[in-house]
Amino acid sequence: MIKIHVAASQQYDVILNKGILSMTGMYVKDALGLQDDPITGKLKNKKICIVTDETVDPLYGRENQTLWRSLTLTGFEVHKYVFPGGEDSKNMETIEELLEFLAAKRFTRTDVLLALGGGIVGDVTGFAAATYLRGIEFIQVPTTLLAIVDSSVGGKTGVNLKAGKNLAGAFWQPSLVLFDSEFLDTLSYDIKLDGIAEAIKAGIIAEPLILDSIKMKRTLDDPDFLMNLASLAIEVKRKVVEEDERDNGSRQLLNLGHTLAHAIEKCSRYKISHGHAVAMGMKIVAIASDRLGWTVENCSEDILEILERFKFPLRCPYSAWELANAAMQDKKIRGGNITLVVPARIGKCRLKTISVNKLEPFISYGL
Ligand SMILES: O=C(O)C(=O)C[C@@H](O)[C@H](O)[C@H](O)COP(=O)(O)O
Ligand SMILES: [Zn+2]
Repeated sequence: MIKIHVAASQQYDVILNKGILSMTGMYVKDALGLQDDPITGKLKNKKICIVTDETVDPLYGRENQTLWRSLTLTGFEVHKYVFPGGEDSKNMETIEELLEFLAAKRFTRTDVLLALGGGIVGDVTGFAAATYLRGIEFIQVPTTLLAIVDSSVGGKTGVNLKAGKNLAGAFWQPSLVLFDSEFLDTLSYDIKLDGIAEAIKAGIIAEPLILDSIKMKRTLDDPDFLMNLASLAIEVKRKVVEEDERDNGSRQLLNLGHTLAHAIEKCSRYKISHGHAVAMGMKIVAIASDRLGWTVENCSEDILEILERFKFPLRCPYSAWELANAAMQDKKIRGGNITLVVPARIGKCRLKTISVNKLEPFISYGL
């Protein structure tokens, strides 16, 4: 079992273990500090809403399956909200529908949401939890590598606007994050790659051990390797989130490659997935930073070697002009300046603020 405690404004554990899904009810009960009814020996009057998407629902979300059974055995009154999933449904319409669903089921401030799925499900559920009745608790049960390595931890929740990715949201920490390593068995190579991109990002920012361990592998089918990677990446994230929960300073480092990734996702109408876009974004930033002499030690070759080892498609189909335009809604723009995350060397990145006019030439150096 891996357990990492995150001491953010809301403290919580991130727990990874094989078979842990069958114990969700008990873990949620403990995390929320709930007491059993003395007569039935179970929880009473406590609603939980599983929020999931159409891909994950048949795998883990059904009434006759492990999660639902574990929650009902503990005494939760279980409800479920399923939405289509994908970036196309990560929007305010889904949030509104979910909030109306909770109201129709008479959820109160002491009830709870449980996000069962990848990063999109987690972001949507977290945002709904942050706003329903001005805030209720929520649990993250990530089912993808990307979600356990990155998005389920740290409390960034939200949705896309037409203008761009993650432009509406809230900082709202979960009360617990549970990951069952058996989820890894159902993931395709491409879905695993999305998580690997975020793990590589954490490695470049602060933990060269992640990159060393990735360099020793050629395939992604060893669950122990992936669990170890996840624990190292979560540890990186824990430190940064505890230091700067609301993204005003050092947390922006977790955005390495993301200014371009979000632009690439938007230009592709979300056909290019987040992790794949982050890989492209990191490549562009690393090459441009080396060429401009912004790195202390050249690192683009190392970064490219790692990305190519796992066959990330790294050719970006958009021009510097298209990307710079799409990046004009980046949350790291203040006034006429944008703060970029650039590598100094492997294991250390820094923030560099440039005029937004300089973004297009910067991107050109990296393409
Ligand atoms: O947790 C963070 O902080 C991150 O930047 C992690 C990113 O990998 C993640 O994609 C995040 O959702 C991006 O946040 P945004 O503020 O750039 O929308
Ligand atoms: Zn990301």
